Amino acid sequence: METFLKNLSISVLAEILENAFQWFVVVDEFSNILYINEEYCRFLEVERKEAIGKPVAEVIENTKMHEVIKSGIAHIASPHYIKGTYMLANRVPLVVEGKIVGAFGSVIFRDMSDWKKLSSHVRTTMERIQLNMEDNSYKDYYLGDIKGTSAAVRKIKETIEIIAPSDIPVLIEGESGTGKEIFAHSIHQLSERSNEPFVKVNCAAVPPELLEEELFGKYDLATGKFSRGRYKQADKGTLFIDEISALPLTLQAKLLRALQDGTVFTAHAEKEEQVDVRILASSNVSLANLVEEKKFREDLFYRIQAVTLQIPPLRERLEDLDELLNYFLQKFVVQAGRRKIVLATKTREILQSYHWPGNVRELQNVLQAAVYLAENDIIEPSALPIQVKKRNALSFNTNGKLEDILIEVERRVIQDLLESQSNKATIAKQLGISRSTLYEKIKKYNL
Ligand SMILES: Nc1ncnc2c1ncn2[C@@H]1O[C@H](COP(=O)(O)OP(=O)(O)OP(=O)(O)O)[C@@H](O)[C@H]1O
Repeated sequence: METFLKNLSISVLAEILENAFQWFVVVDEFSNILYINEEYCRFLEVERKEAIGKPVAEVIENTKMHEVIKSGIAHIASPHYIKGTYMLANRVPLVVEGKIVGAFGSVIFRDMSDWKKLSSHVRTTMERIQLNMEDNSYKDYYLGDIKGTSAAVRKIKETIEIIAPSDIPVLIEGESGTGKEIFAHSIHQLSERSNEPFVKVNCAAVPPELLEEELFGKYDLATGKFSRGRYKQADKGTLFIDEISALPLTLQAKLLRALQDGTVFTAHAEKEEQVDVRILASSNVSLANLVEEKKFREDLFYRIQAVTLQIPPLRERLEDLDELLNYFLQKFVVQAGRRKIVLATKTREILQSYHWPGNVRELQNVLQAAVYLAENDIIEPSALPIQVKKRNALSFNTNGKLEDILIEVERRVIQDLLESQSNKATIAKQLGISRSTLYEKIKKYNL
């Protein structure tokens, strides 16, 4: 590091710190101020020469620099109430040769309204970018982007490697959020069609009355113009029919015809057009069951299900959880512009014992929120949503003896209540036990 700085004189460094549009303070290991920039002093209404050498707590109200020196843990974008207004402060320990020699603090936004303005600006910009991306393209997902090494995921990946290069239709079944769409992307990427379009139509998201136009296009009588539907847009490429179970029966017949003849014929168009598409379809309910209930055409079902990939819910492949956790954590830490953030052991335990009804998507959302909510470098259980903390009885290991399972249930119920409620008398009352019994159990389970 020093080698990078050697060309900068002290006066240049001072000039940078004085004009950096941030307020800076540096303290020694005893929390006495070594340096503070002029702008910060002006705001604090103190003379700089008087502030230097003083304990920081005497100069800056509500300062937490001493906590950073004591714990060695940085506070990033931490709200700091000072002179009647909230600011966002970074406080970072200064570690030299493994020893904490002081800390460095900076105020990023001078008040919360500045910060809110910036954050809403960033959000709307991101939304616009996102909308653009959804409209014009799709994200490229390759097989390597699919995390997980459970036997089930490995088997699915192996099957994809074998069938991807062909034109065989593939049906991908699994609960919502299990990753059906990224499996579909990876099939396209591995196929001969990877340089051609990958077009998606979500049958559940488009109102049934508009689905025909969406799929097969529309002829505008007034202008005489014909707009191409998704089916035609996917010509030479792949058409991903998401949630095909929501496709109305009339359209199922039309889709089957298009697949059999290799042509599309719109309601008002005068001629049939040749179209060459590979079909990938997904469903979060069993299509075979829908066929039995006569809600899905049997002939279309047989046409698309020659290869069926069953994506198991996350709770049935918990071996994948750690890899997914680490992957999303790393991704969101980078995205949030934060430094390294780790999960507290307790937080990891809670995540591991949850049953993930929303599958990988839920895990992803929970981790994203936790990274943004984390006040310092460690994600504590308080950053998790209530439903995750409460844990679901289904996630108990039911292989053991009943006696052991009940002990574990009792321990977790008491632990959960202790986390959400500090008054032991209230907890005892809620559980219908005496306070002394509650204390005995707390001692027994070491809570
Ligand atoms: N194995 C995985 N590795 C990495 N990311 C994953 C994995 N599985 C799912 N995801 C991510 O989880 C999110 C949900 O996945 P996806 O949209 O593919 O699920 P889905 O089964 O198609 O859900 P739905 O039926 O609700 O459309 C996506 O952001 C996806 O990138």
